[in-house]
Amino acid sequence: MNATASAGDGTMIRLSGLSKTYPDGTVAVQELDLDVGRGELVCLVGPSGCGKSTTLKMINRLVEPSTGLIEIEGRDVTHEDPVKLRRGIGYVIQQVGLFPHQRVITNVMTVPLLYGESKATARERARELLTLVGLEPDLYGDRYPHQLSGGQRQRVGVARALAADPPVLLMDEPFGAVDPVVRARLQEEFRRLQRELEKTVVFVTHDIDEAVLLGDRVAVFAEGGRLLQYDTPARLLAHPVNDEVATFVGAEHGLRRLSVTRIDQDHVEPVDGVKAADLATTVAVGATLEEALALMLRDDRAMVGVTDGPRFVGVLTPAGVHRALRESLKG
Ligand SMILES: Nc1ncnc2c1ncn2[C@@H]1O[C@H](COP(=O)(O)OP(=O)(O)OP(=O)(O)O)[C@@H](O)[C@H]1O
Repeated sequence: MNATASAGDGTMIRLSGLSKTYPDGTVAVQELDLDVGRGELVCLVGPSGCGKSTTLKMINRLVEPSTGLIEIEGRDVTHEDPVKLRRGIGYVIQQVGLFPHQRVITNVMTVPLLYGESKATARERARELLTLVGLEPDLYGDRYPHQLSGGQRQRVGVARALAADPPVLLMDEPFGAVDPVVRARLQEEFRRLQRELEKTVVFVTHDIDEAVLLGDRVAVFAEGGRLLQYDTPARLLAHPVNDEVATFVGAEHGLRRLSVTRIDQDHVEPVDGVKAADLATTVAVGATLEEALALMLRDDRAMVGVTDGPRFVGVLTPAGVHRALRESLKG
C-alpha cells in the first residue's frame, strides 16, 4: 500500500471494498468505496437500516469490518489498536452520553485530562470549547447535564468530541433528538464551526435536507448498504443517477436546489448607474438563491441588489433565479 500517495492527494479517509455482514447474516454494508478529503464534511444519508451507522462505526472500529480496507491519512488502520485509533477521532451520537453526575465543564475536561493535560490547562481548553459551541462557560459550566436543554446537551457533546482536537469527527444523527427549530440553529452553528475548524467530518443523517445543507459531498445509501451516488449537493439534486436516488431526494428537489445554488455574476443583470445604497435589499455574491428569494418575499420586491464586497454588481430578479436554477441542471 502506497501510504504517501493517499495522504498526499488530500484524502483523509479512504474506504476500499468495505463490507460488513453481521453474525446473523445481515448484510449491512456492501463493497463500499468512499474517499473523504481533508477538511471535507461528508454526509451519509439513506433510509433506516441502510448501513450508515455501521459504516461510521467501522471507521473508528466500534464495528469490525468483514472485508475491506480503511485508511486514515494513508495509514491502514484496519489492524491498528482500536483504542489508540479512537483517540484521533471524535465521535458524537444522538444520545450524547454525558456523565450525568459531572458538571458540564468536567464532562468536557475528561478527555484532555485523560491525555495528561494539567487540570488548569484542561479547564481552560474546556472553557474555550464551550464558548466555541455557544455556551457561556460562566453560565453553563457548573451545571449538570439534566439542567440543560436537549440542544445545549448536544452542544456539550460536540465540545467534548472536539476536546482532544481530533483531525476526524464522526457524527451519528447528532441533532436528531432536538426539535426542528433548535435543530436548524445547531446545523447553522455547526456549519460555521466546521468552516472555522476545518475538521474532516463524516456525518450520518436520514434527513436529505440536513445532508444537502451540511455536506460538501453527500453519499446516498440504499437498503443492504449499497452506495447509490456520491456527489456534491448541487449535482445530487440536479442529476440523480437513477430513479432510486431521484425518489429519495424527493419531489421537492427543485426547491432544495434553491438552497444549494449560489448566486454568481452570471445570474445577475447589470444596471447602469445604480449603487448598492440605492437598493434597500442586497445579498452578496455567494449567497444562495433561497436567501435571495426570501429577501424578495420579506421586502415585497421583485429584485434584490447583488454585491461583491463593496462593489455593486447588478440585480437578481425571479426570472434570474429561474435561469440560475435551469443552469444548475446543466452543471
Ligand atoms: N449488531 C448487529 N447485529 C445484527 N444486525 C445488525 C447489527 N447492527 C445493525 N444491524 C443491521 O444492519 C443493518 C444496518 O444497520 P445500521 O444501523 O448501520 O443502519 P442505519 O442506516 O444507520 O439505520 P438508522 O438510520 O435506522 O440508524 C440493519 O439491517 C440493522 O438491523
